[in-house]
Amino acid sequence: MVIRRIYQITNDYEKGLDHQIHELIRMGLERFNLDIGILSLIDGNTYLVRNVVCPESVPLNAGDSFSYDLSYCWVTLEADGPIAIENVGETELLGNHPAYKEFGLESYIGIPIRVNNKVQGTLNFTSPEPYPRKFREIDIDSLCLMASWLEVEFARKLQQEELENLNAKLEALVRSDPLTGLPNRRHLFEHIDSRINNLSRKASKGAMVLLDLDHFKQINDTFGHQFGDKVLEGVGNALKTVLRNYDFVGRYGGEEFLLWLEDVDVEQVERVCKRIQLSLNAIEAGSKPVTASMGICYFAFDGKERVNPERVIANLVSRADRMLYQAKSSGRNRFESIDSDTLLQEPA
Ligand SMILES: Nc1nc2c(ncn2[C@@H]2O[C@H](COP(=O)(O)OP(=O)(O)OP(=O)(O)O)[C@@H](O)[C@H]2O)c(=O)[nH]1
Repeated sequence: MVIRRIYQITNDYEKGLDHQIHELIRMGLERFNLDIGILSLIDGNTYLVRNVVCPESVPLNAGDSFSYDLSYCWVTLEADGPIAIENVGETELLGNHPAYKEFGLESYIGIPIRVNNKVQGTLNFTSPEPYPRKFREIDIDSLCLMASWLEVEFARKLQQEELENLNAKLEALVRSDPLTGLPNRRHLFEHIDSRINNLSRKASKGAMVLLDLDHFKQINDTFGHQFGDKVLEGVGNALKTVLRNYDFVGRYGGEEFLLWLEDVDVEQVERVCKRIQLSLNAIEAGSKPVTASMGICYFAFDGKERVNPERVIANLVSRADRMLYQAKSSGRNRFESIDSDTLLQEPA
């Protein structure tokens, strides 16, 4: 009967692990003819009820926690395996123990749950009544089977979480520039694409800024490539610090960065650019301060007409780039700006 029920429970995976555990505990209660079934988690001296099935009259809920010393589980963990007691009050181990005095549970059958060789908690079934017969080997076998099922499921869940964490780290690596930690070009354009989709549905405005460090080749040539890398790192940090949380900045390539500023007017953008100039000046690069030239392209959506994000991006980049070129050719360490053209909005 146990094997058949475990097979059914395993097949019920779509209902979720908590439902499966609930069913497993219900099966144990029926199998042993006991009242209270608990899957506990033990962390230091805390005994946490992870899942419980018990009569309504018993005030016990998932999430309740007790002191581990005040539970019967220390006996199970000390036994390092399954343990079955028909009449707790008559045992030397628990008869005088505060846990027995507190809960008065007489029948107890429990087993440690280990995941990756580490004890995680216990599965236990109890009742305030003494057990009417001796626990048998087949009872212990059933308990071991239930524990194995839980251990396999927990190990699998852990593996799945590790895999998800690893995937998240990988995803972050694929999206960020290793030198500055800023979003890389790919992430930058994914972000801008989705923001344009969003922003263009309402009346909105903002600016794209292309920033290119001045005479960076000279810094590399004079102090070496490694020093150049340090300067780029410093520039990345300066940009992160200067911008507001909802602005977005990424490494566009080499010594070029792209800023995406939303809900800003000309005055605010110019203020940001001046703050950037000041914080770049503070970066050490020989006797000369680090400076940058910037090309700004302002945009505005009326929220009425559809836009093609790719086309909008191409338009903004090309105009910001033209302004950057103008800033470079008119002496560097400055910014030039332009408005986007009417191509941003287009009839459907
Ligand atoms: N250290 C370092 N240097 C880089 C990196 N990426 C690009 N560069 C260097 O950046 C320099 C860019 O040089 P140029 O395109 O001539 O531009 P510039 O010297 O900044 O001159 P202007 O832009 O005209 O002011 C080159 O020497 C590149 O090797 C990087 O990741 N690390």
